[in-house]
Amino acid sequence: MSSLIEAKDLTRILQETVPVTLVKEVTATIAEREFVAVTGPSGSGKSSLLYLLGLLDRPTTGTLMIRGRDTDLMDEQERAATRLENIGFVFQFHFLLPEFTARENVEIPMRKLGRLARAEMRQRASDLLDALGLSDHLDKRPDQLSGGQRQRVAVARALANDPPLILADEPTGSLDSKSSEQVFTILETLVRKQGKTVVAVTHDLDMAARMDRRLNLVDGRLH
Ligand SMILES: Nc1ncnc2c1ncn2[C@@H]1O[C@H](COP(=O)(O)OP(=O)(O)OP(=O)(O)O)[C@@H](O)[C@H]1O
Repeated sequence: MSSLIEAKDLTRILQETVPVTLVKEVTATIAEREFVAVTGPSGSGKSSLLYLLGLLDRPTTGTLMIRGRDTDLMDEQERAATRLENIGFVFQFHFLLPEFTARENVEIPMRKLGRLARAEMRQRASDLLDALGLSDHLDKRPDQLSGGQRQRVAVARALANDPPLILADEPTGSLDSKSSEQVFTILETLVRKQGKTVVAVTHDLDMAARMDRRLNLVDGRLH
């Protein structure tokens, strides 16, 4: 398996009045087709690590390679392009745009990447939503959907540009147990059947146990 992410001594310190260390000397390699849990107590740096891996934040020190490319050498434009092509995000709260329909929300990353014609984007968005059991909800806005449905739209949006990597921050954290299981199974299928790599923050140790391995953080360090 080739590695998708190589993090070496990743450290993120916030320069507040008193410096706050969010992530400390994290070294980890994540291969393609891996299903990885990020666990640890509240405040241990799980989200902070995910933001670093997703190029939503920059490390204070250490290196992060994505598909063999050193992200430190990239300017903002390259980082944005790398994100758009390689990484899909799913957060605890769906962050769908409220005034757009499910299908339009899924089209947004494709529009940003600008590789498909309008009709193709529309078709791909419908296909992705279809595959997630949302064919009857294409034209609904987020407030017309249940929590589980919204989260599935968020997964479809994360898959819009067919990225190899999905980063999920407590993707089932705000869902009831049935929807939670459904979303977990979707993520699992992405890894097992579609060859995606999924890195998901979770508080749920039963869920983590069903994944390939755990990166457990305590006070920002791997433990
Ligand atoms: N902007 C900030 N300013 C000050 N402290 C921060 C900031 N962002 C995060 N922190 C602190 O850094 C630590 C790590 O936060 P982070 O959100 O990464 O942890 P987490 O493990 O994801 O927590 P949770 O499980 O509660 O979501 C926490 O103690 C948090 O309070």
